[in-house]
Amino acid sequence: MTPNLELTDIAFRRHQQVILDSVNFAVSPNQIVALLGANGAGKTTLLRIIAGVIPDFTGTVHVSEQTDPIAIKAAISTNFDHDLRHSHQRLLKYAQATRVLWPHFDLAQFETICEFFELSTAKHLDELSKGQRKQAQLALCLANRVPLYLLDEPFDGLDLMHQTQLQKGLLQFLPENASVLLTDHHVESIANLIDRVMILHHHTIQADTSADQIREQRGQSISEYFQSFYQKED
Ligand SMILES: Nc1ncnc2c1ncn2[C@@H]1O[C@H](COP(=O)(O)OP(=O)(O)OP(=O)(O)O)[C@@H](O)[C@H]1O
Repeated sequence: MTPNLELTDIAFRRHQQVILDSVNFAVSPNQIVALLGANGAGKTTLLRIIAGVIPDFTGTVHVSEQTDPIAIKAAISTNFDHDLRHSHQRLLKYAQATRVLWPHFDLAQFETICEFFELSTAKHLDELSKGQRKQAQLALCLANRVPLYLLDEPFDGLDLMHQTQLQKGLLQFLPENASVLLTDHHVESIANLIDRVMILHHHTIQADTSADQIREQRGQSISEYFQSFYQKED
């Protein structure tokens, strides 16, 4: 099956410092992949390279066979495109404006997702709580009907109830055949959501395995696997 995302030999330096080197992987349709790693490993940088926010890398990014940066941008939806903190606009107005920018944005779908999250679209953006902001970001992201979703710490700072609600929403509203690449530090809380785990360490992907393999063949939880990876190095 043709991958929704394919990275070949991605390398990136910032101020002469190597941040990423020889990053190679592909993500198939319908896969939810966790990109794990310690603070500062380069996870956000990699998501931003894929999203086209950081242009000065080497290597190639293909999204659903697209190589042209404009076509790639239109085929990706990210939660970090929506910094909602500094506007007094109502959420619905913001979504209406978003529809103009993103060709695959479905406003009716956005309203359905907000209803699922019990989030009022009449709320002003600068009055959203942290949890509501996370809901709004995910609703905006999922209303954009594309093959690839990049989610940087989408559940960070949420209570358990809201984490579960957001994860259910993600599974329910993800378009058919779409893929997700997400980062999260609370490994156990995403364990039931993900199909595959990749660990970014020493600038590259050091481990890449399916969640079932970790559980069934190694008999470990995702969090034990992640921790054991670092203990091996001590
Ligand atoms: N704007 C910036 N200017 C200079 N260096 C930066 C900048 N943003 C990130 N870095 C550096 O790039 C490296 C990778 O950072 P990145 O944010 O991608 O890591 P991360 O894995 O997402 O970390 P975290 O889990 O803490 O969010 C780090 O060494 C960081 O200090």
